[in-house]
Amino acid sequence: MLRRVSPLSKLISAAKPSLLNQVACGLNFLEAFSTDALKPAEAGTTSKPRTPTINFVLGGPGVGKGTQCTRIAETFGFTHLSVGDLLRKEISSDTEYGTMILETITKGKIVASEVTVKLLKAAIESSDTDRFLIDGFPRSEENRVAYEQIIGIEPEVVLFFDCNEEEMVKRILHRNQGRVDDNLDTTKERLKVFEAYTLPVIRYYSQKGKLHKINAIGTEDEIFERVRPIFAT
Ligand SMILES: Nc1ncnc2c1ncn2[C@@H]1O[C@H](COP(=O)(O)OP(=O)(O)OP(=O)(O)O)[C@@H](O)[C@H]1O
Ligand SMILES: O=c1ccn([C@@H]2O[C@H](COP(=O)(O)O)[C@@H](O)[C@H]2O)c(=O)[nH]1
Ligand SMILES: [Mg+2]
Repeated sequence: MLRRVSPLSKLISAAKPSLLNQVACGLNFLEAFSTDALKPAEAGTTSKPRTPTINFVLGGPGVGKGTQCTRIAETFGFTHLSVGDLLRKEISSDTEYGTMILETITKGKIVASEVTVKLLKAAIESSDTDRFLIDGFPRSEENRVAYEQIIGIEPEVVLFFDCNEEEMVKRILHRNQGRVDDNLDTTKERLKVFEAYTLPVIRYYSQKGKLHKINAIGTEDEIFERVRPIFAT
Protein backbone atom coordinates (compact mmCIF):
# COMPACT_ATOMS: atom_id res chain seq x y z
CA MET A 1 0.00 0.00 0.00
CA LEU A 2 1.41 3.40 -0.93
CA ARG A 3 1.66 5.89 1.83
CA ARG A 4 2.69 9.55 1.90
CA VAL A 5 5.48 10.34 4.26
CA SER A 6 5.80 13.20 6.70
CA PRO A 7 8.05 16.15 5.80
CA LEU A 8 11.75 15.47 6.03
CA SER A 9 12.48 18.80 7.66
CA LYS A 10 12.60 17.36 11.18
CA LEU A 11 14.80 14.50 10.13
CA ILE A 12 17.32 16.63 8.34
CA SER A 13 17.47 19.47 10.84
CA ALA A 14 20.40 17.77 12.58
CA ALA A 15 22.23 16.93 9.35
CA LYS A 16 25.35 18.76 8.22
CA PRO A 17 24.67 21.53 5.64
CA SER A 18 26.77 19.68 3.08
CA LEU A 19 24.32 16.80 3.25
CA LEU A 20 21.15 18.84 2.94
CA ASN A 21 21.22 19.08 -0.83
CA GLN A 22 21.56 15.33 -1.13
CA VAL A 23 18.67 14.78 1.27
CA ALA A 24 16.47 17.32 -0.49
CA CYS A 25 17.14 15.64 -3.83
CA GLY A 26 15.85 12.40 -2.33
CA LEU A 27 12.53 13.92 -1.22
CA ASN A 28 10.50 13.21 -4.35
CA PHE A 29 11.80 9.69 -4.46
CA LEU A 30 10.91 9.12 -0.81
CA GLU A 31 7.36 10.34 -1.26
CA ALA A 32 6.86 8.25 -4.36
CA PHE A 33 8.45 5.08 -3.10
CA SER A 34 7.46 4.73 0.54
CA THR A 35 5.33 1.71 1.40
CA ASP A 36 4.16 -0.04 4.54
CA ALA A 37 5.28 -3.44 3.31
CA LEU A 38 8.01 -3.90 5.90
CA LYS A 39 6.40 -2.03 8.76
CA PRO A 40 4.64 -3.71 11.70
CA ALA A 41 0.85 -3.97 11.34
CA GLU A 42 -1.11 -1.27 13.17
CA ALA A 43 -3.22 -2.15 16.20
CA GLY A 44 -6.63 -3.48 15.20
CA THR A 45 -5.54 -4.82 11.82
CA THR A 46 -5.71 -8.55 11.17
CA SER A 47 -2.62 -9.06 9.00
CA LYS A 48 0.35 -10.78 10.64
CA PRO A 49 3.13 -8.33 11.52
CA ARG A 50 6.41 -8.92 9.76
CA THR A 51 9.26 -7.13 11.45
CA PRO A 52 12.60 -8.52 10.38
CA THR A 53 15.62 -8.15 12.62
CA ILE A 54 18.17 -5.84 11.06
CA ASN A 55 21.83 -5.41 12.02
CA PHE A 56 24.16 -3.01 10.22
CA VAL A 57 27.84 -3.79 9.66
CA LEU A 58 30.06 -0.78 9.01
CA GLY A 59 33.77 -0.06 8.68
CA GLY A 60 36.28 1.34 6.23
CA PRO A 61 37.13 -0.13 2.84
CA GLY A 62 38.76 -3.55 3.05
CA VAL A 63 38.56 -3.73 6.85
CA GLY A 64 37.02 -7.22 6.68
CA LYS A 65 33.24 -6.60 6.89
CA GLY A 66 32.36 -9.24 4.30
CA THR A 67 34.75 -11.79 5.82
CA GLN A 68 33.29 -11.37 9.29
CA CYS A 69 29.70 -11.23 8.02
CA THR A 70 30.15 -14.65 6.44
CA ARG A 71 31.29 -16.05 9.79
CA ILE A 72 28.54 -14.31 11.78
CA ALA A 73 25.84 -15.39 9.32
CA GLU A 74 26.99 -19.03 9.38
CA THR A 75 27.29 -19.16 13.16
CA PHE A 76 24.18 -17.24 14.16
CA GLY A 77 21.83 -17.91 11.26
CA PHE A 78 21.62 -14.49 9.65
CA THR A 79 21.09 -13.71 5.99
CA HIS A 80 24.09 -11.67 4.84
CA LEU A 81 23.13 -8.84 2.48
CA SER A 82 26.11 -6.94 1.10
CA VAL A 83 24.80 -3.78 -0.53
CA GLY A 84 28.02 -3.61 -2.56
CA ASP A 85 27.24 -7.09 -3.90
CA LEU A 86 23.65 -6.04 -4.74
CA LEU A 87 25.09 -3.12 -6.71
CA ARG A 88 27.66 -5.29 -8.50
CA LYS A 89 24.85 -7.68 -9.45
CA GLU A 90 23.02 -4.74 -11.07
CA ILE A 91 26.15 -4.00 -13.13
CA SER A 92 26.50 -7.56 -14.34
CA SER A 93 22.76 -7.84 -15.06
CA ASP A 94 23.04 -4.77 -17.29
CA THR A 95 20.00 -3.05 -15.73
CA GLU A 96 18.98 0.59 -16.23
CA TYR A 97 21.23 1.63 -13.33
CA GLY A 98 24.22 -0.53 -14.32
CA THR A 99 26.33 2.09 -16.06
CA MET A 100 25.81 4.73 -13.38
CA ILE A 101 26.63 2.21 -10.61
CA LEU A 102 29.81 1.08 -12.37
CA GLU A 103 30.98 4.69 -12.76
CA THR A 104 30.22 5.48 -9.12
CA ILE A 105 31.95 2.39 -7.73
CA THR A 106 34.96 2.95 -9.98
CA LYS A 107 35.32 6.46 -8.57
CA GLY A 108 34.86 5.25 -4.99
CA LYS A 109 31.78 7.46 -4.44
CA ILE A 110 28.38 6.61 -2.94
CA VAL A 111 25.52 5.45 -5.17
CA ALA A 112 22.27 7.43 -4.79
CA SER A 113 20.02 6.27 -1.94
CA GLU A 114 17.18 5.94 -4.44
CA VAL A 115 18.98 2.96 -5.94
CA THR A 116 20.51 1.32 -2.88
CA VAL A 117 17.40 1.48 -0.70
CA LYS A 118 15.29 0.11 -3.52
CA LEU A 119 17.67 -2.83 -4.00
CA LEU A 120 17.91 -3.44 -0.27
CA LYS A 121 14.16 -3.35 0.21
CA ALA A 122 13.63 -5.81 -2.66
CA ALA A 123 16.27 -8.16 -1.22
CA ILE A 124 14.68 -8.13 2.24
CA GLU A 125 11.18 -8.60 0.87
CA SER A 126 12.15 -11.47 -1.40
CA SER A 127 13.97 -13.35 1.35
CA ASP A 128 12.38 -16.30 3.16
CA THR A 129 14.27 -15.34 6.27
CA ASP A 130 13.82 -12.49 8.70
CA ARG A 131 17.21 -11.94 10.36
CA PHE A 132 19.63 -9.84 8.34
CA LEU A 133 23.18 -8.57 8.47
CA ILE A 134 23.33 -5.53 6.19
CA ASP A 135 26.95 -5.17 5.14
CA GLY A 136 28.32 -1.76 4.10
CA PHE A 137 25.16 0.33 4.55
CA PRO A 138 24.14 3.02 5.48
CA ARG A 139 27.16 4.75 4.05
CA SER A 140 26.02 8.30 4.69
CA GLU A 141 23.50 10.23 6.75
CA GLU A 142 21.48 10.64 3.56
CA ASN A 143 21.41 6.81 3.17
CA ARG A 144 20.33 6.46 6.78
CA VAL A 145 17.48 8.97 6.48
CA ALA A 146 16.27 7.33 3.26
CA TYR A 147 16.41 3.90 4.92
CA GLU A 148 14.37 5.18 7.87
CA GLN A 149 11.77 6.68 5.57
CA ILE A 150 11.44 3.71 3.24
CA ILE A 151 12.23 0.62 5.28
CA GLY A 152 12.03 2.07 8.75
CA ILE A 153 13.18 -0.92 10.80
CA GLU A 154 15.44 0.18 13.60
CA PRO A 155 18.69 -1.83 13.62
CA GLU A 156 19.24 -3.90 16.76
CA VAL A 157 23.02 -3.88 16.53
CA VAL A 158 25.44 -1.73 14.55
CA LEU A 159 28.92 -3.24 14.27
CA PHE A 160 31.84 -0.99 13.47
CA PHE A 161 35.05 -2.73 12.44
CA ASP A 162 37.88 -0.35 13.23
CA CYS A 163 41.38 -0.52 11.80
CA ASN A 164 44.14 1.80 10.62
CA GLU A 165 44.20 3.00 7.02
CA GLU A 166 47.53 1.38 6.19
CA GLU A 167 46.16 -2.08 7.04
CA MET A 168 42.93 -1.46 5.09
CA VAL A 169 44.90 -0.45 1.99
CA LYS A 170 47.12 -3.54 2.37
CA ARG A 171 44.09 -5.85 2.62
CA ILE A 172 42.46 -4.31 -0.46
CA LEU A 173 45.58 -4.48 -2.58
CA HIS A 174 45.97 -8.17 -1.68
CA ARG A 175 42.31 -9.05 -2.24
CA ASN A 176 42.72 -10.23 -5.81
CA GLN A 177 39.01 -10.69 -6.61
CA GLY A 178 39.06 -8.56 -9.75
CA ARG A 179 37.02 -5.69 -8.28
CA VAL A 180 37.19 -2.46 -10.32
CA ASP A 181 37.74 -0.47 -7.12
CA ASP A 182 40.65 -2.55 -5.83
CA ASN A 183 43.39 -0.07 -6.75
CA LEU A 184 45.26 2.59 -4.81
CA ASP A 185 43.57 5.68 -6.30
CA THR A 186 40.01 4.43 -5.70
CA THR A 187 40.94 3.18 -2.25
CA LYS A 188 42.27 6.63 -1.28
CA GLU A 189 38.98 8.16 -2.41
CA ARG A 190 36.97 5.52 -0.54
CA LEU A 191 38.90 6.32 2.64
CA LYS A 192 38.02 10.03 2.24
CA VAL A 193 34.37 9.17 1.60
CA PHE A 194 34.35 6.90 4.64
CA GLU A 195 35.68 9.66 6.88
CA ALA A 196 33.40 12.39 5.51
CA TYR A 197 30.15 10.47 5.09
CA THR A 198 30.20 7.15 6.99
CA LEU A 199 31.80 8.27 10.25
CA PRO A 200 28.82 10.58 10.96
CA VAL A 201 26.53 7.54 10.68
CA ILE A 202 28.78 5.65 13.09
CA ARG A 203 28.67 8.60 15.51
CA TYR A 204 24.87 8.69 15.21
CA TYR A 205 24.49 5.06 16.25
CA SER A 206 27.09 5.47 18.99
CA GLN A 207 24.98 8.27 20.47
CA LYS A 208 21.94 5.98 20.30
CA GLY A 209 23.81 3.29 22.24
CA LYS A 210 23.61 0.79 19.38
CA LEU A 211 27.24 0.77 18.28
CA HIS A 212 29.65 -2.09 18.96
CA LYS A 213 33.17 -1.07 18.00
CA ILE A 214 35.39 -4.02 17.17
CA ASN A 215 39.17 -3.89 16.92
CA ALA A 216 39.70 -5.30 13.41
CA ILE A 217 43.44 -5.83 13.76
CA GLY A 218 44.38 -9.46 14.14
CA THR A 219 43.56 -12.74 12.51
CA GLU A 220 40.08 -13.45 11.18
CA ASP A 221 39.58 -15.90 14.08
CA GLU A 222 40.67 -13.38 16.69
CA ILE A 223 38.31 -10.75 15.30
CA PHE A 224 35.42 -13.18 15.14
CA GLU A 225 35.95 -14.06 18.82
CA ARG A 226 35.54 -10.34 19.61
CA VAL A 227 32.23 -10.31 17.74
CA ARG A 228 30.82 -13.58 19.06
CA PRO A 229 29.62 -12.33 22.50
CA ILE A 230 27.51 -9.63 20.85
CA PHE A 231 25.28 -12.20 19.16
CA ALA A 232 25.73 -15.07 21.62
CA THR A 233 23.38 -13.64 24.26
N1 LIG B 1 41.76 -10.15 9.80
C1 LIG B 1 42.24 -10.12 8.56
N2 LIG B 1 43.57 -10.07 8.36
C2 LIG B 1 44.08 -10.02 7.11
N3 LIG B 1 43.35 -10.01 5.98
C3 LIG B 1 42.02 -10.05 6.14
C4 LIG B 1 41.39 -10.09 7.42
N4 LIG B 1 40.06 -10.11 7.25
C5 LIG B 1 39.85 -10.07 5.93
N5 LIG B 1 41.01 -10.05 5.26
C6 LIG B 1 41.20 -9.98 3.82
O1 LIG B 1 41.12 -8.60 3.47
C7 LIG B 1 40.45 -8.43 2.23
C8 LIG B 1 39.25 -7.53 2.44
O2 LIG B 1 38.30 -8.21 3.25
P1 LIG B 1 36.74 -8.04 2.99
O3 LIG B 1 36.46 -8.20 1.56
O4 LIG B 1 36.05 -8.92 3.97
O5 LIG B 1 36.62 -6.51 3.44
P2 LIG B 1 35.37 -5.52 3.31
O6 LIG B 1 35.37 -4.69 4.53
O7 LIG B 1 34.14 -6.27 2.98
O8 LIG B 1 35.86 -4.66 2.09
P3 LIG B 1 34.99 -3.74 1.12
O9 LIG B 1 34.49 -2.59 1.92
O10 LIG B 1 35.97 -3.29 0.08
O11 LIG B 1 33.89 -4.61 0.57
C9 LIG B 1 40.10 -9.82 1.74
O12 LIG B 1 41.09 -10.28 0.83
C10 LIG B 1 40.13 -10.67 3.01
O13 LIG B 1 40.45 -12.03 2.76
O1 LIG C 1 25.43 1.29 0.43
C1 LIG C 1 26.33 1.27 -0.43
C2 LIG C 1 27.23 0.21 -0.59
C3 LIG C 1 28.19 0.27 -1.55
N1 LIG C 1 28.27 1.33 -2.38
C4 LIG C 1 29.27 1.39 -3.47
O2 LIG C 1 29.85 0.11 -3.69
C5 LIG C 1 31.25 0.14 -3.42
C6 LIG C 1 31.70 -1.15 -2.85
O3 LIG C 1 30.96 -1.44 -1.68
P1 LIG C 1 31.41 -2.58 -0.67
O4 LIG C 1 30.47 -2.55 0.47
O5 LIG C 1 32.75 -2.20 -0.23
O6 LIG C 1 31.39 -3.86 -1.41
C7 LIG C 1 31.44 1.37 -2.53
O7 LIG C 1 32.73 1.92 -2.56
C8 LIG C 1 30.42 2.33 -3.13
O8 LIG C 1 30.91 2.87 -4.34
C9 LIG C 1 27.40 2.37 -2.24
O9 LIG C 1 27.46 3.36 -2.99
N2 LIG C 1 26.44 2.32 -1.27
MG1 LIG D 1 32.81 -6.13 1.38
